[in-house]
Amino acid sequence: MSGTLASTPSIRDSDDSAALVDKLTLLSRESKLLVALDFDGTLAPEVDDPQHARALPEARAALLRLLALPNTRVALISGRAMASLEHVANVPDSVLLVGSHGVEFRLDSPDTTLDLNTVELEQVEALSDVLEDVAAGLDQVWVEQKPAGFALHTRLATEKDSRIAHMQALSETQAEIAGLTVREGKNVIEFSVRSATKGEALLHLKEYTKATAVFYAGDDVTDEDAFAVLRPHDFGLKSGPGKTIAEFRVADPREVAGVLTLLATLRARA
Ligand SMILES: O=P(O)(O)OC[C@H]1O[C@H](O[C@H]2O[C@H](CO)[C@@H](O)[C@H](O)[C@H]2O)[C@H](O)[C@@H](O)[C@@H]1O
Repeated sequence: MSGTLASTPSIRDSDDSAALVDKLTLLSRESKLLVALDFDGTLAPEVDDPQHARALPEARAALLRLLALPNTRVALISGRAMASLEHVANVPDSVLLVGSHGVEFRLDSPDTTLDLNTVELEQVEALSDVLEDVAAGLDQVWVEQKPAGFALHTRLATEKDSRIAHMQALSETQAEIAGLTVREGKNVIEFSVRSATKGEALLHLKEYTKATAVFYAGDDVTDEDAFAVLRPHDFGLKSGPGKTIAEFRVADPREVAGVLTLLATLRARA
């Protein structure tokens, strides 16, 4: 029974299920809908190697169904660098993409060039030196490069090494480089020479698409910036555990896929 409440078991069992379906039904009737989605931990289950992350087939199918509907735009808003997001998401060009937590955009007329100024380029170089030094001294700690900064990954490190990596990276970058944006995520700490948030990115997309309402789903700390800009008639969905200001929560990407499938069905009928 694809697209019905019965296809989303944990939502069916949840106390909030009726409220979720009622709100989703109202949202599905909006004249212009923006469906904006985080990638890792929301569409794609977490994996050890970020390059191997893929959206669940049912999440991808729901995304493509939403994309085909009239007056409906779909966007991915990710902490990943744009090139990495394009690679793992592998979605049609009509999906709007935001990378690096709001630093990079791929809209309908693609222009993903990011021109860093001289100071920023120097900061990126200094950041690289500091973070590569930190990573070199610890097992299973590694650096992912992005256009305006770096992510220091600790997923496979021991708890102790992970703590040391975070502390050293924070204190040494602060001592050497002024004005960095620091973002903590799941088994990762990120440093960027450009400040941007997923909230700013979502507001930009809302204006760009002229959406009358927004659906946003995310799983991590940086997604809270996006939940924070939602209005009462919008829909916020948190995937997994952790503190959140989102109105609704499901357990994992499989259940996110269930909600997206239901939304696609309701909107197709609306
Ligand atoms: O905003 P998102 O789309 O959720 O991206 C956040 C970060 O995702 C990636 O790292 C995370 O997912 C990896 C794959 O599951 C996992 O191995 C890692 O521990 C997580 O932190 C990505 O590598 C980062 O650049 C993104 O910022």
